[in-house]
Amino acid sequence: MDVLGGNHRHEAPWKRMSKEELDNQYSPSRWVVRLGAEEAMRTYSQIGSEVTKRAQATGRSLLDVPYGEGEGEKLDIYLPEAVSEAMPFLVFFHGGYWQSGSKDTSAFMVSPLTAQGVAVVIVAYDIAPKGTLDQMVDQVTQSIVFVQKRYPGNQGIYLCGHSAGAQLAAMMLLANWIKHGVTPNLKGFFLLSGVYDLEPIMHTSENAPLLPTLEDAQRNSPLWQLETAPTQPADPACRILVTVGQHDSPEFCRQSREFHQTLCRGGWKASFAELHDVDHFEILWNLTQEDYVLTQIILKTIFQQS
Ligand SMILES: N[C@@H](CC(=O)c1ccccc1NC=O)C(=O)O
Repeated sequence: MDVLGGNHRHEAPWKRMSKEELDNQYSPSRWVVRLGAEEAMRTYSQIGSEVTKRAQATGRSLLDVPYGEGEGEKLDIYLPEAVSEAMPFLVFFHGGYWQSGSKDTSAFMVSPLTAQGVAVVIVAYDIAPKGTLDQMVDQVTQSIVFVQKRYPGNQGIYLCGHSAGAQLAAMMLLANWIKHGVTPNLKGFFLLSGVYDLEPIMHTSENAPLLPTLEDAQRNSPLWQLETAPTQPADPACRILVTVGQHDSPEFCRQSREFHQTLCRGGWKASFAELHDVDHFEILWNLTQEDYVLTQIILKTIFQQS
């Protein structure tokens, strides 16, 4: 046990893994059960662009709204049929290992959520090599400040992130909002198949430009940050749901479990769910369906609190 009450760091299972094994554990496409790895990645962007086109075809969207000065600092807002001052907002951050993915292929949950009166915001950020992780975290912070300022009467802002996007969303637990002049009305976090400790990623082939030093990895690891410098929830009612797919790799499952435990130890209202029979990508694809268990949990969480 260390002074912080955690002992996993001394026996982190990834430290005993070969480079091949680490590469394997941190390549989600290799753990897809119903498709081959390449086919899974093709299907991923195909489904993403189709649902996004469909979401935009309803005409109830504001596209490429700038939230900052930079070219890449744009977001899309999808509005429900009944627009009111007091809508809840779900803000989504896509994954792609901080080096792929786009807001233009990520409108997965728009249809079932807008149908129930939730406005959905899909955020673009500068992926590597253009952006560094620090810049991405800063852009995500800015995008949330923008939503709060544009919709000050919102019924709550819920953050949702997938994979690398879940790390970006989780970093918002540590954000210093005072510095930004506005405290967003954050009411919940939905973290899907995320990575919360980036140190093992440093040792994979995916890493090359992302995390040059251990300090970069630690500064951008919500797990490490919350263990070394715990923060308090601004709103004690703020809910955090940490989810992972049953078919995600053992390392992805471990990261989610440990992050959930760290949150609970820190006094956050966190829950954990391993979603039955889905992989790293299906967990997100299924959010296109209103009757999917995770869609229902998200809607219930939002409407229990507003
Ligand atoms: N090269 C990775 C791709 C990947 O990790 C990924 C792809 C799309 C969306 C999320 C992903 N993972 C985390 O951000 C793989 O082989 O699975």
